[in-house]
Amino acid sequence: ENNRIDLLIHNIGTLITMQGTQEPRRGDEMSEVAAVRRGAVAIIDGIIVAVGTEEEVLAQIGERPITHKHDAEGKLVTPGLIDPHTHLVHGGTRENELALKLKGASYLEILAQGGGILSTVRSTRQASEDELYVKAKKSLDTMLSYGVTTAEAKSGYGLTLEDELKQLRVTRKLNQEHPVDLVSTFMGAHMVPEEYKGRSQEFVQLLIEEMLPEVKRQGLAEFCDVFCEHGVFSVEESEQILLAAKAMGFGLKIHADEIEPMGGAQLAGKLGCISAEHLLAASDEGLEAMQRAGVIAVCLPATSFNLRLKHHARARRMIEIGLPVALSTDYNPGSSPTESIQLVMTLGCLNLGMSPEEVLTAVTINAAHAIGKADTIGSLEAGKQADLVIFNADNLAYLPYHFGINHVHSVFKQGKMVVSDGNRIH
Ligand SMILES: O=C(O)CC1=NCN=C1
Ligand SMILES: [Zn+2]
Repeated sequence: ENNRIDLLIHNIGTLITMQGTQEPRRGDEMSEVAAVRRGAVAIIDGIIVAVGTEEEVLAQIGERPITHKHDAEGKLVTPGLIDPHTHLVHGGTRENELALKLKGASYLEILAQGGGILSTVRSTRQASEDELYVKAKKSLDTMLSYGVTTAEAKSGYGLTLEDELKQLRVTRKLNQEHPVDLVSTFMGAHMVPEEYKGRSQEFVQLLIEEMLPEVKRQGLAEFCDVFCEHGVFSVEESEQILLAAKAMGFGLKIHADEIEPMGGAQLAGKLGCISAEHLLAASDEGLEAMQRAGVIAVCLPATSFNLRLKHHARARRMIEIGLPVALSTDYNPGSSPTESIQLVMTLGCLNLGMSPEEVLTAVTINAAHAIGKADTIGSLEAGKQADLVIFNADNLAYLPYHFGINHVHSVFKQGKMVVSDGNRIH
């Protein structure tokens, strides 16, 4: 009975397998998406057992009985999309900042006035664990409906041990109860809270001596992230925090050179971070230091769009020097209040100058590498999770080209259809 095929998805007009090297895709590899015409995928127990042309797959499964057949009606199928950088769990909203921005206030000016992150910290501290859960679940439902099957979720709006643990418990509960898999990142080093204003070294000690050890003990995060930015954490403080996190076994991420060229990219290379994020102001030296150390560049085009910046992350330069690029929404209530990974794909093309193929690589296999999960997700090949999306399109370029709408037809998570013809069914 164990040779029964649970699900065969067939009549796939364009099947993008994203097969290729097991390393993060760089340079020309980012354009090689391994597309197949008239494709099929065979699945048992949520795992892909055969993938390729319909002929190849049918030959491989032979006479084995098939429980469910799903006709993809000639549509486009890709691996489940992966959002590797989100501030998913938080309280409150910051639409008040729109008027401030339109009057010309910058992100850091709003932050300096006690707005920005600090206003979300106040809302998150006041919110109950259940309120945070309900709010984050709605966003996760939206991400799923846009084709995201795995996402990363950072803490960083609590800034006390108890409130950081509260956020991280919400991520853990969502990961257990929601179809979308979540990878958890501790980001207590998001901002020095008001009660530690002017005493940042004491807050750094609190992070290193109290928060990191407790998060580790409770197994509530795989990664540690730091906002290395002017007026937030200096390069020295960022290094202090990330070295301590590394010593405790956390993977390292860093919000680097978002607004000012602080040298965060160089630090990412020096510490061997798994990824560095934003990089709008990163210098050539910084990008080269990252490339030499195998750091993945996570670009966040919805953030630079929302901050009305004149320049965006230099993705073309990154691809030229062989730096693997991933894309993400940076979903958060201030600098990027959107769950739409499809908008990010469009902005990846229009503002970062990436091709549709490079953009899809950046939100599948390279995004999987950025959260350390490329051995199980990010491409459609035998042995990997059957996370995949059927789009209302028959080719890849149509997705970023036709922007501002949701192109998802159906989403499968570990071989189970969770979104069908635009409706949530599990
Ligand atoms: O503004 C926020 O809430 C999130 C953010 N952290 C670093 N940049 C943006
Ligand atoms: Zn961020």
